[in-house]
Amino acid sequence: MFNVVFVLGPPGSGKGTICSKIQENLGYVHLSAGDLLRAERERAGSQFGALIESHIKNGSIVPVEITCSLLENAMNLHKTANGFLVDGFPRNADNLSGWSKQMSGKVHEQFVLFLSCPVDICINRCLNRGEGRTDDNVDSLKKRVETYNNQTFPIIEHFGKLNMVRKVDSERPVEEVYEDVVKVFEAANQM
Ligand SMILES: Nc1ncnc2c1ncn2[C@@H]1O[C@H](COP(=O)(O)OP(=O)(O)O)[C@@H](O)[C@H]1O
Ligand SMILES: Nc1ccn([C@H]2C[C@H](O)[C@@H](COP(=O)(O)OP(=O)(O)O)O2)c(=O)n1
Ligand SMILES: [Mg+2]
Repeated sequence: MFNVVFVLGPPGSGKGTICSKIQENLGYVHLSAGDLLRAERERAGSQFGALIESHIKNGSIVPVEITCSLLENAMNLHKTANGFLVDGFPRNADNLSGWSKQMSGKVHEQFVLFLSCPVDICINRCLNRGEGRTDDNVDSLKKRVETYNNQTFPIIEHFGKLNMVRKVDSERPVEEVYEDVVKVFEAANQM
């Protein structure tokens, strides 16, 4: 049974940054759905490269069959991990239903870490991210924020109704955000 923490929040809210620190210090393996999709996009012989790129540039969400298989394959490479940080997933209803179909019985969903940050700050962070991404531009970001508001935030509300959401204000400096995130994990794991 894979132990899973979903990490959600607007683009630029700090999911990747915080997940890297959790992975370093708390023994969870960081799986960024976006990173897995970008790697698949670049993989020689991938049949999904063009499809993935069109969704990334358009700020829309890749069909769950592709993303969920990439996530499960990655988890199977770390069978002894304490748990997995599933970063940027589930991002819409298709992700959620596809995950349930493919992963039920295989995972324990511990909680959802929700990084909350004002959109204007998030957009500026992405524009200054400097990772050469094809979607860190004003046009793509407009669409990504719309996707977040219309499709992803309802997923956070869904988990909220199940009392599974742990919200952390990520507008503050990284160290302050991380301090609160550690408290969330300590409470969840009674460390
Ligand atoms: N708390 C923070 N304060 C200031 N900048 C941040 C903070 N967290 C992340 N960043 C920066 O903002 C950008 C986006 O962070 P990232 O972790 O990639 O966010 P996400 O994965 O949610 O898109 C990166 O350049 C990162 O260094
Ligand atoms: N579950 C997911 C996660 C990401 N994607 C695609 C669409 C997203 O805009 C891009 C980028 O996702 P990523 O999590 O790397 O973006 P941020 O780190 O939030 O800026 O990847 C997806 O289609 N499905
Ligand atoms: Mg990220």
